[in-house]
Amino acid sequence: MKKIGIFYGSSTGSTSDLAQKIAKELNAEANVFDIANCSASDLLAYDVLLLGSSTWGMGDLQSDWETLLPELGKQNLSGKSVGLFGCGDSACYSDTFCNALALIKEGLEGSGCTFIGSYAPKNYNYDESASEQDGELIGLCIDESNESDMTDERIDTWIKAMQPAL
Ligand SMILES: Cc1cc2nc3c(=O)[nH]c(=O)nc-3n(C[C@H](O)[C@H](O)[C@H](O)COP(=O)(O)O)c2cc1C
Repeated sequence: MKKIGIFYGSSTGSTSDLAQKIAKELNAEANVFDIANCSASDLLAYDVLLLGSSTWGMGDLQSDWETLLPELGKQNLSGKSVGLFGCGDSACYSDTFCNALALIKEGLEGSGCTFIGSYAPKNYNYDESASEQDGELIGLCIDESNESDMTDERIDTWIKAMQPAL
């Protein structure tokens, strides 16, 4: 059985709540960690890494990722599958919606990992997102401030997209 670790950075609790929700919805056992208490070596124990960050500033990473991501990007993650998730606000930050997912992907580009869980965006209202690439969202983008009624369906779509790798 693959070991699944869910690692999140969250400033006001939304991505933390989302991580717990994902753990419940996965049809598999998973451990959940706040990256504020983690170093890169903690993540190496897992085959599947679900990495979450909210987006702050104008399209920036949640601050706890700023030290961990460069460390993680130097590790050999070949053979590992990485799924991305996070919270943003598509009304107030419509041009940088959930950009943090794209920053994590960029930071791990040379690590040898395989990214999983992209899906076609449906019923989103943002203008632009660096996390939409080649017509697909590269991971689970959630807007708890304006579209919380869509959260469950979006989690479901993302988990289905990752399922073959879980
Ligand atoms: C000052 C500030 C800047 C923000 N910048 C962005 C942004 O660029 N893109 C985005 O999608 N959301 C942005 N947000 C919205 C947060 O990502 C959103 O509130 C999220 O749910 C916070 O998640 P957390 O509690 O897990 O940190 C911003 C919020 C604030 C208050």
